[in-house]
Amino acid sequence: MMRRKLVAGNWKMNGLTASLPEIEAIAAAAAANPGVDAALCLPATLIAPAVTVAGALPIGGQDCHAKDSGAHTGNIAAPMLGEAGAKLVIVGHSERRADQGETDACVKAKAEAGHRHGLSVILCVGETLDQRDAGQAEEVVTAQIAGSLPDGADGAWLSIAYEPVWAIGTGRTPTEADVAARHGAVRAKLSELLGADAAARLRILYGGSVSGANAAALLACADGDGALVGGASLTADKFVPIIEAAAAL
Ligand SMILES: O=C(CO)COP(=O)(O)O
Repeated sequence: MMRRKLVAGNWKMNGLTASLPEIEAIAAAAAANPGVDAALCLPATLIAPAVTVAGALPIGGQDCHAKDSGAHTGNIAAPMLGEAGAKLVIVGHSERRADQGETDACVKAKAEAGHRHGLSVILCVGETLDQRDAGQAEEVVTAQIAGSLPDGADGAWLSIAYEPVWAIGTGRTPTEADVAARHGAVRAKLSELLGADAAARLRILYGGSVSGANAAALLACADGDGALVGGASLTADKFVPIIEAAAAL
């Protein structure tokens, strides 16, 4: 099963229109590396302006509500992202699971909402440092998959991002053997839930302190199909080498 690599940037709560030239430069580099799928998930306010400079680079959001509209102050719905020009959405990021108390059931409903409105979905899972130190990483991650995998999960629109919470923004990364083991556990759980053929079509991304320096090694881990990149996706300078590392694999 040949899965194309996906390198997606998550800008989190960063980015004003002053960053549009960076987006344009990232889009140009993505176009120059057609063997890799690249994407940028931006703050909602930046989606529509980014689409005007991004060419073929897919622009996405970082969350969507499970419902299409309603009395949910401050939230954003999948049809709104789609109308702004988004092609994808991240759901279940650990920062939202922690800060907004999102449960697996809530994340599942959000993933289904994104798909219902034609968005590709990146579903995030990952253990905390305490869970890892207690030897529970695999159990936590597979339970998150079981609880938050959307109905109708299909690799045509869904990717899984394995992001150990302790590796996010810390400069610390798991060993390649750890990443491969965790990806393997995710794939095995997907096989159990969807069957081996369907599981083999889903992309599994690694996220957490990915940089130009470590991308080649992290992207080459068994069962890995790309990266979800935070800090190093904010500028073309830092993000383009990661796209190029994926292209060189
Ligand atoms: O959370 C992440 C991407 O969603 C990873 O963030 P960093 O790449 O900044 O560690």
